[in-house]
Amino acid sequence: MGSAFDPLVTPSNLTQDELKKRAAYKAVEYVKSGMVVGLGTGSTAKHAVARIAELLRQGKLQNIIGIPTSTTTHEQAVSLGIPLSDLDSHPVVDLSIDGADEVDPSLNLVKGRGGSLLREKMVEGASKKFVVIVDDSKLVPHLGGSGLAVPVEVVPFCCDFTRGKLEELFREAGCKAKLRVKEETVAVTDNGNYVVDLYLERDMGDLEAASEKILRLPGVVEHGMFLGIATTLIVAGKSGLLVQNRSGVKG
Ligand SMILES: O=C[C@H](O)[C@H](O)[C@H](O)COP(=O)(O)O
Repeated sequence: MGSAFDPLVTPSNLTQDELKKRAAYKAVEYVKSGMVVGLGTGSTAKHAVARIAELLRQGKLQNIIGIPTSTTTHEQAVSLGIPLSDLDSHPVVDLSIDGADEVDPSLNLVKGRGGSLLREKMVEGASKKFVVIVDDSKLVPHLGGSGLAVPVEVVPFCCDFTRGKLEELFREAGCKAKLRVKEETVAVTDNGNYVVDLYLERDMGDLEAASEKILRLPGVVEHGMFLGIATTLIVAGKSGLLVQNRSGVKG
């Protein structure tokens, strides 16, 4: 499949949004006619959704079924004419493409700073292949060590109690847990839940152990650490595109 980019434009003069678009377009090269495709959410994934729609319009892709990971992506895909379904009707997804907030060297991710972590984890966890697309600002040595939030989706019932329990869990890592607020009111996810953001002074150590501790708390629905789910990473940087498969995963 040919590239849609001007070969005279080098990555060094691209904006961050153009880098995201490059990563997204590269990921869409993995989409083949007849596939069930998980459609991610956010400023990077929206370029992949638009590209899939463009290829469908051009007849270069056919019989794609998209599984959106948020109401926002659902609306974008409907407006662009991508046929849609859900996990109830299509429990196995061939390929998902989505952005991430942080990516560590083992392709573990933090996601959900836009609030879509639960549906993303359901769809991407059901995918045979999950291609993560980022610009190089998202690469970190350890998840949760960047001073930015690790999101946790919680039920609204006594959310301050759950917030306090989450903060206690990671007290040794200097955790501050904050209920997410948007435009001066509590942020509500597509599932009618709230988000508690964990801000850590130090990384939380063993990620699997941290994940288990969070998920054991009653009141927690899901967290934004995606451990061992991504199969392929595409990074766009000023020096070009890098494609990396998770160790043990074939391209
Ligand atoms: O909830 C939001 C999603 O997890 C996004 O995929 C993530 O926040 C990355 O978004 P963006 O591509 O806009 O940086």
